[in-house]
Parts: sequence; C-alpha cells; structure tokens
Amino acid sequence: MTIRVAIAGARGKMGKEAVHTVMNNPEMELVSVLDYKEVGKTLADTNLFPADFTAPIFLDLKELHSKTQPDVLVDLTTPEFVYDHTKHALELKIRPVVGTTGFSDEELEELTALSRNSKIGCIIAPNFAVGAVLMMKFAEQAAKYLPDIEIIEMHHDQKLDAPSGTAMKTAHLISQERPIHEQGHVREKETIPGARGANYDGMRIHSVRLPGLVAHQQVLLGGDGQLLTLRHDSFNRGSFMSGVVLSIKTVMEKEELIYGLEHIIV
Ligand SMILES: NC(=O)C1=CN([C@@H]2O[C@H](COP(=O)(O)OP(=O)(O)OC[C@H]3O[C@@H](n4cnc5c(N)ncnc54)[C@H](OP(=O)(O)O)[C@@H]3O)[C@@H](O)[C@H]2O)C=CC1
Ligand SMILES: O=C(O)C1=N[C@H](C(=O)O)C[C@H](O)C1
Repeated sequence: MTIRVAIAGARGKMGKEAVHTVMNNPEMELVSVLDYKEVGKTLADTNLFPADFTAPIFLDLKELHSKTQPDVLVDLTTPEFVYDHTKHALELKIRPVVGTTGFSDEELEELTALSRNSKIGCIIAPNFAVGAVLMMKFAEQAAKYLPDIEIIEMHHDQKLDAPSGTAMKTAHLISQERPIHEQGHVREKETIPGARGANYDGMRIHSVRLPGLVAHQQVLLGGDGQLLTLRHDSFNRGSFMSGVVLSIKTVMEKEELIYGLEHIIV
C-alpha cells in the first residue's frame, strides 16, 4: 500500500529535504502541501522544486484533507503553528509526524489524550537523527553515575526556539535517572542574568546560536577528577531523513502518540 503524505512547511530547510525524500520513496506518494504562501499553486510552480513535483498547495487542512486524502501529515513548520496543525490533523484522522519543536508540556499532554481517545497514531520526534537519539539514551544511562550535568546545544542562528527540542528531551530523559541534585556552589551568583544557562531540575542548559552551525549538542557529565563528554553533530539535514521515513511508516501502525524516536528505533 502506498502511504499518502502531506507536508506542512515544504518551502523550509527541513521541508525541502522531506519533499525530496518522500518523492524518492517508492512506498510513499506526496499528495499535497499545507502552506500560507503560493496557495492554489503546485510545488513546481514555486520554482523551488523540479517540474514533476506537482503536489497542490492548500491553506486549509480541512480542504487539503477532503481533496487529497492524506494518511500522514508531516509537520516541519514553526513552534507558533505546530500545535494547531497537529490537533486539527488528529481531529480529521490524519496521522501527524511532527519534527517541529517548541511544544509545552501541557500541549504534549493534550495531544497525547486526543491521540489515545481517537486511536489515531501520532509521532512527535524532537530529533529524527539516530545518532542524536543514541546520545540522549547514553546520557540517560550515564546520569545515574555522574549526576552533575550541563547540556550545550548549538544551532544555526535562524532557530526560533531555545532550548532546542533535543536539549529539552535529553534533560527530560536524564531527569528520570538522575538523583534530585542541585549543581554548583550554593552561593553561586550570576553577575549577568542568564550566565549559568537555563535551569532544568538543577541541570543547566546552554543555547548557542551562530551562522554556519546546523544542529549540535554536547552533554557534559562531571565527576571527581573526570569529565564524560557525549557529543552529536548533524552536519546536514539529510541526517534527519531516515528518521522521517521510519516515522511515516511506523505511524501507520500506531493508535497512540509516541514522543521520541527512541520508542520506535528497532
Ligand atoms: N525533529 C527534527 O529532527 C528536526 C526538527 N527541526 C524543527 O523543524 C522545524 C522547521 O525547521 P526548519 O526547516 O529549519 O525551519 P524553516 O524556517 O526553514 O522552515 C519552516 C517553514 O515553515 C513555513 N511555515 C510557517 N508557518 C507555516 C504555516 N502556518 N503553515 C505552513 N508552513 C508554514 C515557513 O514559511 P515562512 O518562512 O515563509 O514563514 C518555512 O518555509 C523547527 O521547529 C525545527 O526546530 C529541524 C530540524 C530537525
Ligand atoms: O531547528 C533545528 O535546526 C533543529 N531543531 C530540532 C531541535 O530543536 O532539537 C532538532 C535539531 O536539533 C535541529
């Protein structure tokens, strides 16, 4: 069976890569695109894609659904729109595969309940790169033994959310294994507010934004006379595409929301 895929955010850095990935996958068909620009045109009409990329562009998800009947909506847009897109897709019984980051805990809880109640699968993956997922899992394991931890995430300077979704997910996984623990000196004082980064359960997260970067993260675990450094680098957006393909295939078999690629990597 061919999986009918719609993409939101197709003109973006990740979206463009995902369009090519779906178009080149024999088990998938790109049936439509959700966007607020170039509505009524096709991808090819935008001059960003080859002439045979004829998926039509819609502004409204309901109309996109009724005219093109996608099985899956891949969302690669912005933190501002992703919650509405995902909720609306679930209500229309389109399975969301979401790479967009920036969800609040409350939004994730609401979408989890909606997915469970409607029995429509949904995958939200803060990072589709297998190496990044391994870094998170290794950090989770190491935190039991080395609970003094700082996360440094480094991204291109067009990124909207901070900390990154990957850093938030890493901190969440670590906090499940790490004993409750305040780090640093009890009388530590910031001379410039923010100098010590964001505080997640006593761990620190630092966000670096610079041109030239793609997506990079280090987890530093300090101990007496020692430092364990776990590092992952995505040098290009191709690094995320095997995770996108795996998620599109897997969401077809699910009836609940899955948060994180670690739950579906076999
Ligand atoms: N999970 C993962 O592995 C990865 C996740 N990401 C995440 O994916 C998201 C996209 O990243 P990236 O491609 O770098 O960002 P870009 O800014 O390059 O792309 C976002 C695209 O979405 C478009 N867009 C904005 N609003 C809407 C809307 N309402 N409907 C449809 N399209 C819309 C934007 O258009 P315009 O610019 O005209 O507003 C733009 O073309 C981010 O949240 C990022 O953190 C990124 C890489 C990997
Ligand atoms: O915006 C990005 O580029 C990325 N966003 C995701 C995140 O917030 O972790 C995944 C990856 O780091 C790239």
